[in-house]
Amino acid sequence: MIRFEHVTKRYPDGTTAVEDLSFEVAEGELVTLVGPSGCGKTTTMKMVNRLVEPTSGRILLDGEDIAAADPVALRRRIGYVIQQVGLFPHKTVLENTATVPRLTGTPKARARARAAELLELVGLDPAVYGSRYPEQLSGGQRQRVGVARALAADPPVLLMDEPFGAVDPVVRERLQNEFLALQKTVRKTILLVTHDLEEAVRLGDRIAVYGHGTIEQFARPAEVLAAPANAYVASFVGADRGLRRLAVTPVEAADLAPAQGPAPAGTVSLGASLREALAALLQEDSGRIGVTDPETGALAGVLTPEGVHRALRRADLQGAREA
Ligand SMILES: Nc1ncnc2c1ncn2[C@@H]1O[C@H](COP(=O)(O)OP(=O)(O)OP(=O)(O)O)[C@@H](O)[C@H]1O
Repeated sequence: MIRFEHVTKRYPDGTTAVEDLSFEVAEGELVTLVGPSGCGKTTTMKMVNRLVEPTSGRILLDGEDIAAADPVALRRRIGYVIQQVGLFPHKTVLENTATVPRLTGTPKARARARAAELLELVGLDPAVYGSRYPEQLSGGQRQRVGVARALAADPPVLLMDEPFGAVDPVVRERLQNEFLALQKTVRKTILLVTHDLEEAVRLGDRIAVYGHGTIEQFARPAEVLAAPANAYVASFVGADRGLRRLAVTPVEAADLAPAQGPAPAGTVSLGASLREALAALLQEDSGRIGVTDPETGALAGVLTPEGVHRALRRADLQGAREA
């Protein structure tokens, strides 16, 4: 759906923001871009909607080179959510949310009904918040309106730059969980920039870990955590508290694949933490460990990095339900 082919961006002052970037985001996939400040995440994102033009290489959207597309038409297909949100101060929450559909000719009543639905989806009761102005909202509520507004335009592709950046950790986690539950139903193709590994792991189907202007690893979160591609990625993930989540997420039967062939040497029992399970996985060249029933000692199935990813997702969804 979105494909980067050998994309390099050098700004006029000679700064190389990204160098020879190649990766693909599948349709309906959420890819998080994570890395330290100044590593080229925002530049990557802005090249997709042509706010920044690459120096070389090309970017394809649904197989078409975006360099040949009309930027205005292109941006209509691509929602853009930024941290500062950019709501119109003199418009109500409902009017803000309905802005793009109104601009593209949707009748007022229909645009407003859809806007109300979306506000509901992001957890803002339209009867309470719809008639408020942005200044009458908290930072987190404004960010939700930003997300609802981007979804109201119903673009197949969403670019999100630190969309949950301006809120405290507790609200942030709730917003992330709501957003994940929402993405399960809307299945947009999403590039999401964050500097927070924990957020990247929670939200991403896959993560691109940036070094300086290059992607050091592009893989599923559990793979990045279980098998960092190099010392840089290892130190990046090692330094983050996101790993702590692994310690509080247990391995459950639903995370396992059926045991086939010879039993793996390494085992943990059901209910062990993902941290324990990952430690065991790292010792296993086969990329799978056995998981036993703690009551009977019988093999319940095998766990792979894929299963760890499923377990993290399950924990995310449980969190969303409990919030
Ligand atoms: N218009 C510009 N002109 C020159 N250099 C720029 C310009 N925009 C960005 N850069 C530089 O390009 C590099 C990548 O910037 P970019 O904003 O893409 O990083 P980022 O990973 O999004 O950073 P942050 O997490 O701090 O937002 C940085 O060194 C930055 O200073």
